[in-house]
Amino acid sequence: MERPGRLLLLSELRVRNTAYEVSLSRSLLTWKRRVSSPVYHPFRPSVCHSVSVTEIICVTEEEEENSSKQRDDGSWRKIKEREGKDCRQAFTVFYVERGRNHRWRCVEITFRCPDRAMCQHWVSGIRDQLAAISSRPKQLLVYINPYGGKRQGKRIYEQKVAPLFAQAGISTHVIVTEYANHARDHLRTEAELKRFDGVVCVGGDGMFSEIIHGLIWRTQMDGGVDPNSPEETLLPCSLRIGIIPAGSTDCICFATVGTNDPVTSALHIIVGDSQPMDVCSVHHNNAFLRYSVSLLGYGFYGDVLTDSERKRWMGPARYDFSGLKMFLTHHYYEGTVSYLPAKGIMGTPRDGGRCRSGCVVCQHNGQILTEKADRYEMDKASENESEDEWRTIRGKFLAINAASMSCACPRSPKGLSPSAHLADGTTDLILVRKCSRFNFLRHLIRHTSKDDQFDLGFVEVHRVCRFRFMPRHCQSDSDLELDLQENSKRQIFSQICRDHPACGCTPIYSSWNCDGEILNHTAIDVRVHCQLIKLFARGIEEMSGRRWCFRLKSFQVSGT
Ligand SMILES: Nc1ncnc2c1ncn2[C@@H]1O[C@H](COP(=O)(O)OP(=O)(O)OP(=O)(O)O)[C@@H](O)[C@H]1O
Repeated sequence: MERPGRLLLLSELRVRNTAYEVSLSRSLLTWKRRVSSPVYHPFRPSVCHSVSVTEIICVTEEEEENSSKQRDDGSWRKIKEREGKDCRQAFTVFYVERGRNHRWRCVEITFRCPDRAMCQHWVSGIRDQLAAISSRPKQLLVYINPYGGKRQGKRIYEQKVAPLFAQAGISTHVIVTEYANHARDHLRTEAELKRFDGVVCVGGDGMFSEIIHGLIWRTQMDGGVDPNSPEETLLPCSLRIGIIPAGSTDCICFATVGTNDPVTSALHIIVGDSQPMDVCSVHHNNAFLRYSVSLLGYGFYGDVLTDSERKRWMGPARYDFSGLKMFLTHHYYEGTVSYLPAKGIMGTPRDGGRCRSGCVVCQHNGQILTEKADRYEMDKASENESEDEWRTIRGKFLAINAASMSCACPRSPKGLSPSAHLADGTTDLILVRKCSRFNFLRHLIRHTSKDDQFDLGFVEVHRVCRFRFMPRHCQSDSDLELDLQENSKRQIFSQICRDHPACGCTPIYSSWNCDGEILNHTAIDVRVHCQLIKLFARGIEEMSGRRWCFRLKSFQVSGT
């Protein structure tokens, strides 16, 4: 817990009928129950509660004289007993309280002061501290996908999020999208980004993808950078992005907040959290295709997506169905993967570390890679050096995956690459070579068990900052000749049968699954851009025991 620092205010105030010693420093608001009897009582609970000033949502002076008052969200509640005192002598602090599984709630506590002047002194004292937090957004541009997930985006925003933003004094410009790519196109062209401190998307991963495509593109255009060139170092986006989960897949929210809960996400936005995030640019023949922040998957994951898109009518069950179907089909694909290993960085894909709030690996590598990028910009000749460092692997693969984050989700809590980092400037390239169905099943099962999914002879993983893939049918004639010579030494007839597209044994190429979208090209060039975007999040917090020494009873602190 933070040290309180120099006290700004210290008074004896009452919570209900009990006297508390309440103090405010630059970092903490603390209230401690005054012990009436000096005699030690072993069963009396500890009576001190602290909240970080950064996690106070707002403070309000109680002003209503009537016996009831209207809340910001329009519902009515019975005001608390006044106990015969002037209610202008009370103020209420709304703050973040942590629940289970990384959920946050906004709770409130009312303090009663001996006189009105003291009450105003406290209110302005707390407000001054809140105003000094420069990272809090004041104006937000909000895009709502009304058709995402169970079509609840608008309702979720209006009922759960907008009241909290209003309470925190955040003004919003809300756009309900009318067609796919509406948000992306608006951000690219019309949006007056200078007016805002952040962009909020209400929807799923597809909607988030629209937002980053719009924002990254616009940032490059405004900065005179050509996004079509895979060699360009992209400019980082200055506006942070908030995700209010309202889709059928909300993996980015889960990976950066630890839960898919609209209220928790709204509170992270209000307190002005900031989580940097890497973005991969995907190019084909020097033409830009897409950006990716989580998974690029060829083979198994590409086939599952392609098949499941044809079965949208099945709802979320389509992923299980297509997963089983593709597992049984057991297609493998030939091609060449070349990659540039990430050098001089902290962490490996198998070190057992986890990217968590305030991750030192991301901080360390972010700094190193930014310095490296600056040097590269100054001396473009260094490109030739890095060309020598490329490694090449040719083979038959059941799956080629690049995980830029763990890709953990409620279904797979460990994710595809449990030790991958959100903002370390790398992606974990996982190659699953052709193997038996039984072995592939062993690999898949290990995503949900404690065993290391990479500790298998046919799986290899490399932490890379760039990679390219060329499917076999796109390889140059000389490469194909080389392959043929190798293959001719083994099972000539079965190979001919498999390679011949007309015989229908196995397709010769798969598709790339790029964060849930299918790419039109199979030969791709992928480059990681370290910390290109920032989210209103702080990464998943470690759950290290109880944060507070005492939690006030529910009648004193009620959830909003
Ligand atoms: N008004 C709209 N009408 C139709 N499509 C839209 C609209 N607004 C956004 N979209 C598109 O809907 C797609 C899915 O949105 P979103 O990710 O919010 O929901 P989802 O239920 O998680 O999606 P999916 O089922 O594809 O995972 C996005 O790719 C987005 O481009």
